[in-house]
Amino acid sequence: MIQVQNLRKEFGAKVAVDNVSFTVNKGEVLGFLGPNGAGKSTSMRMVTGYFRPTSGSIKIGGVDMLENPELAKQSIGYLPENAPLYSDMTVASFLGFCAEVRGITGAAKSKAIDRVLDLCFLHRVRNQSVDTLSKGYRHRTCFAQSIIHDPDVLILDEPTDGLDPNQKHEVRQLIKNMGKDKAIIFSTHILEEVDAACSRAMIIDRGKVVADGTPASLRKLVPGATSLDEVFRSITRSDLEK
Ligand SMILES: Nc1ncnc2c1ncn2[C@@H]1O[C@H](COP(=O)(O)OP(=O)(O)OP(=O)(O)O)[C@@H](O)[C@H]1O
Repeated sequence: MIQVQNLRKEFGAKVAVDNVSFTVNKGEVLGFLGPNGAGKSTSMRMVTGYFRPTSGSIKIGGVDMLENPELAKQSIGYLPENAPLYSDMTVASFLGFCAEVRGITGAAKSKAIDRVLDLCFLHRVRNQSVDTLSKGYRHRTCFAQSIIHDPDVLILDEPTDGLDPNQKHEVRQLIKNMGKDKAIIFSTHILEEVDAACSRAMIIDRGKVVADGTPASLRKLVPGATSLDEVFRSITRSDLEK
C-alpha cells in the first residue's frame, strides 16, 4: 500500500531525510521511531503529500504521490502533530464538515460520523462544542477526522502524545485493530507502544534508517540488550550530541 523509495528532503544545507526507503503492506502497523529531530515528521509529511521531497518516490496503493497527488491523498488519513480543530463546532458537526470535505454527503455522511464516533469512543460528547472538550477527547476527535473516509492508509504523527495511560491504551488498541485491514505508520517516542501496537518498527537517526524489523528482531540487534529502550539508545545518537 505504501512504497517509499530513496526519499530525501533538504532544507537549505540541512538534510532532514536521507535516502529513506520502505514498504508498508495492508495489515501492517509500522512504528516509526527516532530521537527528536531525526526526520520522522518530515518523512510523514512527504508520504502524505504535504511536503514535496527533494528527490525520491512515494506510491500509495500504486498511485504516484508526485504525479497524481489528489488521487493518492484520497486513500490516506493523516493525523498531524498538533492537528487544528474548528473549535466553535460540535464534535458531530465538525466530523460532518470533514466528511463533506472528503465528498461524503447525505446518508453516507451520517453513517461515517456514527462509525468514527463508535471507533473513537466519542458518542458521549457528540453534541459538545469542540472548544469545551478535555485534551483526550479533543485528541480523539482529531483521530476521528483522520479516519472519517475509512482510508486504506493511515499516517499518525505521535497519536498518543499527551494522553493519560487509559487513553494511550485505548488509542493503541484502536491502531492495532485498524491495522488488521489497513497500512498504518505511526511515530512515537514510547518504545513500549511498539510491542503494544506494531507488527514492525523502523528506527531513524539523523535522517537515515538505522533499523527495520519486527520488535523481536530489533531486540536481537544489540547483543546483551534486554529491552527496545537499550537497543534504541545504542543505535541512535542523542539529539544533545553535536
Ligand atoms: N520547515 C522546516 N525548515 C527547516 N528545517 C526543518 C523544517 N522542518 C523540519 N526541519 C528540520 O529537519 C529535521 C527533522 O525534523 P523532524 O520534525 O522531521 O524531526 P522528528 O523526528 O519528527 O522530531 P521530533 O521527534 O522532535 O518531532 C530537524 O533538524 C528540523 O529542525
